[in-house]
Formats: sequence, structure tokens, C-alpha cells
Amino acid sequence: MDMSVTFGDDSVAAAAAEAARKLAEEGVPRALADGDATLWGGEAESEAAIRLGWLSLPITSRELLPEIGKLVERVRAESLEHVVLAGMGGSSLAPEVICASADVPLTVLDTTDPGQVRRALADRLDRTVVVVSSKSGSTVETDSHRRIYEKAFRDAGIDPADRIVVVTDPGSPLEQSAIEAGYTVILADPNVGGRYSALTAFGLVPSALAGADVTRLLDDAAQAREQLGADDEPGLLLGTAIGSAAASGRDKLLLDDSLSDINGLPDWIEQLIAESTGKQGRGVLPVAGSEPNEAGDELVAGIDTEGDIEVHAPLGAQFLIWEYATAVAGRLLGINPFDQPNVAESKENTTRILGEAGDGPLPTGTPALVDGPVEVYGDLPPHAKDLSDVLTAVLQDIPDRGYLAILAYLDREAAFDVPVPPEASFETITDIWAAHDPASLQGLLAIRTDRPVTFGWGPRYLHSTGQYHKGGPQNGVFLQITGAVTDDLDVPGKPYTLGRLQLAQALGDLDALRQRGRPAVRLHLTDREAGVRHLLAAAREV
Ligand SMILES: O=P(O)(O)OC[C@H]1O[C@H](O)[C@H](O)[C@@H](O)[C@@H]1O
Repeated sequence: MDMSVTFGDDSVAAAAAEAARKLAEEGVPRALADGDATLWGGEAESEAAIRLGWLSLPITSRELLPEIGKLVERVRAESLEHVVLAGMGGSSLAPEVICASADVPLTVLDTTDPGQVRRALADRLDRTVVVVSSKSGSTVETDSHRRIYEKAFRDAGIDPADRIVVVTDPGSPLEQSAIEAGYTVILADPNVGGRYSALTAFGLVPSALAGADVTRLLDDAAQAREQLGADDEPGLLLGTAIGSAAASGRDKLLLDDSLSDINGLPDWIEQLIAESTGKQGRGVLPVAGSEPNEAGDELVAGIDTEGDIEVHAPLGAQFLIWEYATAVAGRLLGINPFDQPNVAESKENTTRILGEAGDGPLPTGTPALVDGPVEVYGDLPPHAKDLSDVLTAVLQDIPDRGYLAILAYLDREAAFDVPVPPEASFETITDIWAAHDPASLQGLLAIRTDRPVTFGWGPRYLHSTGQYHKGGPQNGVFLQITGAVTDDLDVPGKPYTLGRLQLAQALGDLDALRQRGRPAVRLHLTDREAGVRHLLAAAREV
């Protein structure tokens, strides 16, 4: 099995080797492989002591395989072929990449967009099994999905207990309610944090149900594990490369997987790196979905692809290598790589906003400008007369060494619903999709600045890069996009609809960013499809 970290940039290689040599002198690689919780300082120790279980998962998770095997058999016997995963951040990013790489279908719900959830509900409900995954058991999005599916099943005369599988930590409120409801419950290893949980039940259960070979994943990870602790091991070199580059100012980590057979790993790495390092005004900004632009603060990590650093390994091994690397980089950066101290800020704001609004409208404020189907909220320069001016102003606002984050609280799949001509070539079809996809904004704005431009779907990013946005360096500029909801969805047992929760989440994060003095503009699409087209057209004019 090819498993290596190599370097396309000699200076990065030299700095990584030097940092690795120093760590080896201190005995760090071995100590980390053995699960030493003291490596990140006294303040981090108590958390680290219950967060290093990922080091042994390639072995310990094998114990889950018989239980998972039985579940897969039952689900197959009942012809439940549509696997839906409700889970945020660490509870869905790994299964998403595992299934995409294995080319098996998995519907991931990590959204509060009513349209996106409705689409999943409308798809083969009679043959759907839903995995409700939440480590804490209290994540609002996942709780909402569970409630919505329970009702949908009941309305269709299906017993939810036959269709809902819960993955959670022992003792969580979800474990309790799931047992009471008679659901199948698979418990995860509580000594592993969400973003390190790819090889726990959180990664394995939905992936196995969808048809991925999870034994192979553990086998590949086990091979990577055998090397941990050695002085020239891939995870150590990757971690020292990332940590030493960041210390010398190359703290934007561009993730390039364009030549890899692994599908979508950057989205998983993004959470791992952003939540682990982005705190105390420090951190490494992961950038997924963007071309290298050779800015001085950029470091390109290629996954089976050329880069300043290149990581070659099968997926199971990639997980472990990146986790070990992140723990190493955390030590070099002087941060605790196992907490996420600023994620809660936006959640608390959302709860407050919903509570204060009661039944009334949410506090959206008044638009500073309206351009066709797009309302603009935020402080704009006086000369801004239309959307192109707004985008220009936003780009000009990015400080030296800063970045732009586009945050879209929209339906991630809406672009694929746009009708295409029956005889259209694949190229034409992808062009049509791109013309309706809010994510196209990333590329359109990236070519107009030498600063990194990131793109995140809300509320998904709140559980990933959201930590870095708030806890990392004070150099981000934020462009949030929200949209009018035409067909909302009730959240059974809750006073809000999904659409109202989605908007409150956007407003909650906007508040958290502004409270920290981060420049943030919100664009609201009063007609989503027309709004996206208008926005992309405006970006082309910048
Ligand atoms: O698995 P859950 O407890 O539902 O948590 C899902 C996600 O929520 C939080 O926002 C954390 O910051 C993430 O690290 C975590 O992966």
C-alpha cells in the first residue's frame, strides 16, 4: 500500500524535517502514539485525556463490525435501499467522503433548508432507513430531522422504530430517548471528539448501511497506525509541515484533491483543521474547492495530487494521518486541538433570537440596498449602488493576509433540479448546474482577488470552519447569503419551522461575527433562483 507524505516545496520539507527532529528529541511522536494527554500543556490536559481514543480505533472499532453486519443484513432483508444520514459536522462529514469514494449513495442531511429536507422526504420514504447521528445527542439540526422523519413515517403508516437507527455517545439524552422509543441504538466511543470520529460508529454505521466496505477502511487505517510514533512517519511529517509553515506565516492550507480517487476529503479535513487550530486568534485556514493562487501565505496540500505537501494513502489511512498531523500541528501552534471554544456563540445567539422573537418576525433589520431579487444588509460604502459595487467593496475589505468566507444558507442541491434539455451533453449539463449553483460564486470571486475565498453551506459550516471564523485571526470578511422560503416545514413539537430556524441560525452567526468586529454583509434572495443568477451575473461584472 502506498502511504507517504512527500514534498513539492524544498523549504517546506526542510522546515518539517527540522521540526520533526526537535519533536523526536523530546520524545513527542512516540508519546502521542501512546496517547500521552500532557502534550498540549496543563490547560488542555483534562480534555486531551478523554479525546485520544482515535489513536486505537483501527483496532477497537473492529468490535463493532459484527453488530454493524447484523444491522446491514436486516436493512437489506427489508429492502431499505435509501439511506439517510442526519448528522452535523463530525457526525456526517466522514460518512459523506467514505460513501462518495466508494461510489455508494448516501443522502446526508446536515442542513436546515426546508427544500433540501423535503427532497429527501419525497425520495422512497417507504424504503428509507434514517441514521440519526449525534455525539452530544442535543444538536438542534439533527434533533429537528429526527422529529420530521418520525412524523413522516407515522403519517405514512410506518413505525419509526423499524426505520430509525441512532448513533450516539453512551449516556447522551438521545440514547435515553431512543431507547424509550424502541430505536436501534449503536453507541460510539466517548473518548473520541466529533471531528476525530471518522473510524468510530459515526463513520462506520451509515457508511456500511450505504454499502461501503468499512472493514477495508479499518484495515488501511491499521497499517497507518503501525507506523505512528516513528520519526519519519507520514502524520508526523504532515503535522510538522503544517505547523512550521503556519508559524512562518503560511497559514492558509489549500486542499487540492483534483487527481485523487478519494472523493471529497477536503470537506472532512476542513472541519478537522479549522475546529482544531482556529482559536485564541491563531490557526490554519483550510481552503477547499479553490485553485492555488501562489499567495505568499498559502500552502498547498495535495491529496494524491501535486502540492507543497503531498499525502498519498488510501482513505482509512488518510483519516489517521490527518488526525495525527493535526494533533502535532496543535502542539507546534500552542493550542488545544481538542476543544472548539467559539462554536457555541452562534448557537446561543440563535436560541436567543428565536426566543426573543416569539411568534413575531425575526430581527432581520432593513436592507441597505435592494438590487432586483437581492436585498443587501450591512454597512456599505456610500458609493455602493448595486450588487456589483457591494461585491467589489467586500473584496476590497479583505485585509492583507486575510480571506473572504462565503456562507450560504441555501439548498445545496437546488441547482441540480434545474431542467436540462433532453439531448444535452454532460458538459452542457454541468454548465447549466454551475449557472444555478451558489457555490459558483467562490470561483467567480476568487479570480478577482489574490486572497483565499472559502465557501461554506450554512448551517453545515457552523460545525466546521465556523470555529476558525470566530476564534481564528481577525482577518476574515464574511458574505452571508440567505433566501426566501416558499414551502416551509414544521418541526414537530417545536415552536419554529425549519425555515425560521435556518434564518435564525444565519442571523445568530452574523451577530457572533459582528460582535467580534468581523466585517459581515448579508445578501437575502427574495426569489432564490433569480437571486442566484443575479448574484452570479453581478460577480462576473466585478
Ligand atoms: O455529533 P454532535 O454532538 O451532534 O455534534 C456535531 C458537531 O457539533 C458541534 O458544532 C461541534 O463543533 C462539532 O465538532 C460536532 O461535530
